[in-house]
Amino acid sequence: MAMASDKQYFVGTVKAIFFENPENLFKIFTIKIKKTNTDWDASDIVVTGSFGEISEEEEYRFEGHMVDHPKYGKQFQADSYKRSLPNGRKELISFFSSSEFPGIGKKKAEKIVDELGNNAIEKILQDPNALDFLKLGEEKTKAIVEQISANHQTEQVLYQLNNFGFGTTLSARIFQKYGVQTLEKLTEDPYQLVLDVKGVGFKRADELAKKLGITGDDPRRIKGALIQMVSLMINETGDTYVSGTELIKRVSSVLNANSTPDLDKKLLDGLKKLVNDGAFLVEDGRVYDKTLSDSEWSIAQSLKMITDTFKEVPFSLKALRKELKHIERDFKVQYDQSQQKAIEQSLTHPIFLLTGGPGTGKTTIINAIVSAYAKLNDATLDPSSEDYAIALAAPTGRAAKHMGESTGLPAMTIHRLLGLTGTEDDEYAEPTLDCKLLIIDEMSMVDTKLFRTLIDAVQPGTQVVLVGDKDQLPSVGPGQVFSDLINSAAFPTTILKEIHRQDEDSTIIQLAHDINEGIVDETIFQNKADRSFIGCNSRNVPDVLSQIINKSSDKGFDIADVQVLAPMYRGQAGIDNLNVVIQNVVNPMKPKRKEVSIGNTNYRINDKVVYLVNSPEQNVFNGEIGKIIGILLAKENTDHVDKLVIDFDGNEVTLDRKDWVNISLAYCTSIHKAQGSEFEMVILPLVNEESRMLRRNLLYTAVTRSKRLLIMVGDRSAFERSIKDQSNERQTTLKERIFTTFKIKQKPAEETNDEEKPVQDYRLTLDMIMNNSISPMIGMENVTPFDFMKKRA
Ligand SMILES: Nc1ncnc2c1ncn2[C@@H]1O[C@H](COP(=O)(O)OP(=O)(O)OP(=O)(O)O)[C@@H](O)[C@H]1O
Repeated sequence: MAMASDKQYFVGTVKAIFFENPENLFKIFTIKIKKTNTDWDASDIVVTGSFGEISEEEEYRFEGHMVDHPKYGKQFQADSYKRSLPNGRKELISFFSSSEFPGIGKKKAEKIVDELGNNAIEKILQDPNALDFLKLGEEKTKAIVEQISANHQTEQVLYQLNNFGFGTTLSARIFQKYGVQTLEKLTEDPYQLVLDVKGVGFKRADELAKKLGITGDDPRRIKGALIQMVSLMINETGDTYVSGTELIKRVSSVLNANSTPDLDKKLLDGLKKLVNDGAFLVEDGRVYDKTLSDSEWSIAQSLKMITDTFKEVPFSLKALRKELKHIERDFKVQYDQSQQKAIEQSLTHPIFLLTGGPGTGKTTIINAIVSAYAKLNDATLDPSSEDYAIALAAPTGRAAKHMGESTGLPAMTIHRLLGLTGTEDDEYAEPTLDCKLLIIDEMSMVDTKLFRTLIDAVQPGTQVVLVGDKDQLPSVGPGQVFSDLINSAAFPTTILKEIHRQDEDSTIIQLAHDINEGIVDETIFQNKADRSFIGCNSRNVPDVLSQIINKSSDKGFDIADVQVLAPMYRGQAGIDNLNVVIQNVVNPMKPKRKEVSIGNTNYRINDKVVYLVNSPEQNVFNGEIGKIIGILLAKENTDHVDKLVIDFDGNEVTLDRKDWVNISLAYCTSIHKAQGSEFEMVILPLVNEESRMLRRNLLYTAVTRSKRLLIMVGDRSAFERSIKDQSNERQTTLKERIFTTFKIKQKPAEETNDEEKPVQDYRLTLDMIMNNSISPMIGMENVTPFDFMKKRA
């Protein structure tokens, strides 16, 4: 494995490792230089990169390039490294007689070098019997050989990964997954990476495969492309399965192996293999990632279990109605008929669904349910009591906070309730919930996998109340759980329609309801006390926005209360550009101001930022908005790393530079991200260039984020188009799983909207699959839906 000679290198002894990130093996340390082909003339240099084991006082050779870090000055960024093997007689003797090899003294060490020469280490690595002549006994010899190879395997693997073209971060991730077996695994099947290692897509694996001589219609290549394409298509659409025909069409084009005879047959064989391996499930021409299919089944089963184990309530309807009267008196409210029905049903059924637009009283009902539940079941409302058995949760921190404030009881994110970490480990988590009443708010945001984990955790005898607005955007992750549950008609459901929010001047809520009804008329664009429309094209959006924001600050609006919401990241009117534009208006760079940069983004004190992942340990979650309150430069702190201090609604979080990828500017955020949050003033630019994204539920979700003022900006037709376009239904089979599990006879096709859906796709695939004698229920033989209960693949 000769190293390319044109690369810059340093050979030297590691002196001090002053930073290590166990997550990705990133390290920073200084070395005492022995040799280099650079013009660096000091005796030491700082080296950075991802490394396996690095030991102080050991000698290594690092290859990479010099970088000029704005804060730390010149450093060497290593993209490969190799422990220098001791190669002189003297060094080898001292190596073998070191404390690493107990039982070998100087004499034996000399003997090894005499016998095996200066390549002693390589020889031992190649031939585990090379030390037999020492007659140390089998066990001792084995221990020495293992020690030598363990010392060198990590470096070798990482070095080889680097030769394969993986950068340091990916190499580290791959090594973490496969360990010392990495090279074996990769040569066996490079496409397994697509399934096993986040960040490796088909293209990447394909490059590696090519180097290993795996090309064309190799079954491993076909498998990799199928896995990648299913995941890509699911992410694109939010569906829980993909159409087999479409999948095969797209995979054929990715493989670019048109000359292959019988490519379709080979693709179907690949599909069959993935089904047999338990990664996919094929049913009626639909192809599922098995975990999603299992999730749908498991949800249906858990709901059935909750329903079946529910015992009669310990109170009469009469007592319930009497209690409601008390609550009406206490809360000074008179529930309308639907609200009353909602409260009654929720208290007397195992599972209850409540949906309604803004201001229809969802929060009001949650309060009533909690209060009546406690009274009628003689349950405590004291969270510190051992008997307290009410769990309130929502998918976002903000929504949970709102729930907590309105009920006066503890409410938390679903992740926190379940003890999830927001990482890949969640997929294997099987928590249990020992509450008696579970209420979830903002249910429309809960995706299939999260809902599976949640509902699987519920114990027999628990009452479950799911509250949300079914007309909002569905979850970011696959599925449309809340709509599917409602549409299954398997559970008592109340749809709240009456708007109760009494605000003389408010027309926003009415507008939201009109949008939801599909009403397209002039009133949308009329200027009212609490909303207005400013027509302009995408080029003018940044300028118009700057003016609005300047005006809003003149009128006393704090930028924290003003939220710009947009559908897309790209383009003049896209999120990325608008963030920079607004930042320069409200928080411009001035001489002597502190500023730090990462990628194309600059951060300054007072900048509004959004958190992009879930970090339960820091109590900050995806979508939470905060403000930068401090910038600590590396030279100013003892850790020698740049830090940002961010205030997320009273929770101060310090983020090291390496974590800045988890935030972005938040003057403008996506409408998806804003789900579950409300803002005093919303500015909503929509332009025709975004037509691919414009749907009624997107506009509806955006408009309903605004509490006091709404300013719509952009192309009139973009708004009109949004209201008209309802083509947002996701393809899922949760409803069907519920029908099967609950033994509900499915409605005839004409009653559903099937004619609008591209059914033809599945039929075609079904034919292909049948012709190729793959059973449509392949992988499902001898499996009943009950097998999906709790058990995870
Ligand atoms: N039956 C009622 N009579 C009078 N006022 C009501 C009634 N129901 C709800 N309200 C009031 O209407 C307003 C909106 O109710 P609530 O906040 O419960 O609605 P919501 O559906 O949770 O709205 P959002 O989703 O926008 O928060 C509140 O001020 C509430 O007190």
